[in-house]
Amino acid sequence: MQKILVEGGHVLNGKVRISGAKNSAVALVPAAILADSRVTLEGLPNISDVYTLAQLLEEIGGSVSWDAGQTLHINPENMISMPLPNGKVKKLRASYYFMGAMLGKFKEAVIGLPGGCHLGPRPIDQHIKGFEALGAEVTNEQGAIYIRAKELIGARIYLDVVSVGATINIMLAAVKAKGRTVIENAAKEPEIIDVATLLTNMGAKIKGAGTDVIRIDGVPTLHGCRHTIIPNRIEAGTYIIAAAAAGKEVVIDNVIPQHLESLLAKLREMGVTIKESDDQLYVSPGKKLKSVDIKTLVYPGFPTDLQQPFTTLLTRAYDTGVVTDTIYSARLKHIDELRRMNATIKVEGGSAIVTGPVELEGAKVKASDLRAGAALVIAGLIANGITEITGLEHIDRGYENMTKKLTNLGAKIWRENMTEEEIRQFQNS
Ligand SMILES: CC(=O)N[C@H]1[C@@H](OP(=O)(O)OP(=O)(O)OC[C@H]2O[C@@H](n3ccc(=O)[nH]c3=O)[C@H](O)[C@@H]2O)O[C@H](CO)[C@@H](O)[C@@H]1O
Ligand SMILES: C=C(OP(=O)(O)O)C(=O)O
Repeated sequence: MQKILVEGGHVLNGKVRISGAKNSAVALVPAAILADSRVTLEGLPNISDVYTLAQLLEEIGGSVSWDAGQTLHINPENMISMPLPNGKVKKLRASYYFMGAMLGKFKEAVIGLPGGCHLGPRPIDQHIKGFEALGAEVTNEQGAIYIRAKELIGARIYLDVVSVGATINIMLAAVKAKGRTVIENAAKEPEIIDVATLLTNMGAKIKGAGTDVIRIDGVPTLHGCRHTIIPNRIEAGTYIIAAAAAGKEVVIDNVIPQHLESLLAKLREMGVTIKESDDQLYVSPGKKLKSVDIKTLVYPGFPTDLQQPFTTLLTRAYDTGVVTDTIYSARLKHIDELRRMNATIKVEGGSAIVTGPVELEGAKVKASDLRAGAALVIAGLIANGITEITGLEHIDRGYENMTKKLTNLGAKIWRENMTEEEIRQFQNS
């Protein structure tokens, strides 16, 4: 087991290249199950979620091979319908996409309940509602979801909650169903468009991805293709926030600025200078940052996945900022750790009230989830002294080479093995 150490106070400067989007990658990889020949995915991020999904493909008989660590060839020809009740499916959230993809391909799926970040309750009732509407019978037997259909028939499905996972999962299950499926109140995240683009390249007929009504006309077969993933807007947002907190002049490369409008608007309100070009952003913090309030919303609103890193930035800003997460109201586990580092944050009525500016102090802290990890790394960059961060398995689920990318920007950040005593303490905490 390893920990990250950060020596605070080194100014970030230079250029950082953003990797492929995690939340696309984790759907594109299972989507390949639906094809009858080789799918090649280019620009995948080097993160543990992607590796775990590739291993799951192998468990069901697929063959996978990597070129240069970023291009994944998936041959689905020998895949078979096989239960995946436990094991790797618990390591990440997106294993739920094996439900839609295997249902679409084999008319059945047995998958354990997914893992992923602990952000409070994360039900999958809308996914199940969609599968049932398409004609599947769904049961939960000892923690695994059994999904079986004699045939899948297109249906009109209204999502009671706007859900990224349910929207993509229903698309995966519906692309080979008979007739037309309409998903109403669909999520509109860029990753949904990316998955629809892959499926369309495979021969699927999908209209409206990126709007709240998606129409899918089922086709009998899907073929292999080549697809290049979109850049990771959440990783980009994390480095933009790091640059606003600890930077001088930072260029974020391989980014689609339109995917980050809500974040950029808030940063400009705070006094951060941001210049946009085609696929780059230039970020330079003003002399004095001004606090703002943020409320997370579904896309194109402020993303919940940037709420925790943004909270760290507010410790640097003058006055009081209120952070409210309407997607995951319990996504607050980073707060206690930031307080250990001297942050002034009160939690009232489910919102975090951050008063700044304060000088953060290096401390030993634990990443309870992926974005808490990012929030603590940014805190370490601006804190006095050394910050030690454990819980790196969360960070590695979503950030490719974070220490290397930050080192290239001028940070003093490195990984070290934990001692046996530290591992014992970490496991008991
Ligand atoms: C792998 C992946 O893409 N993860 C992202 C995805 O997670 P995920 O797909 O799990 O998140 P959803 O968009 O489904 O969840 C949004 C909200 O809907 C609720 N809900 C969801 C499904 C359901 O069946 N019933 C229900 O009540 C959730 O509890 C949550 O409050 O979108 C989240 C919200 O942008 C992001 O934080 C995650 O990074
Ligand atoms: C919550 C996240 O991921 P997941 O849904 O994969 O747990 C995230 O990326 O911040």
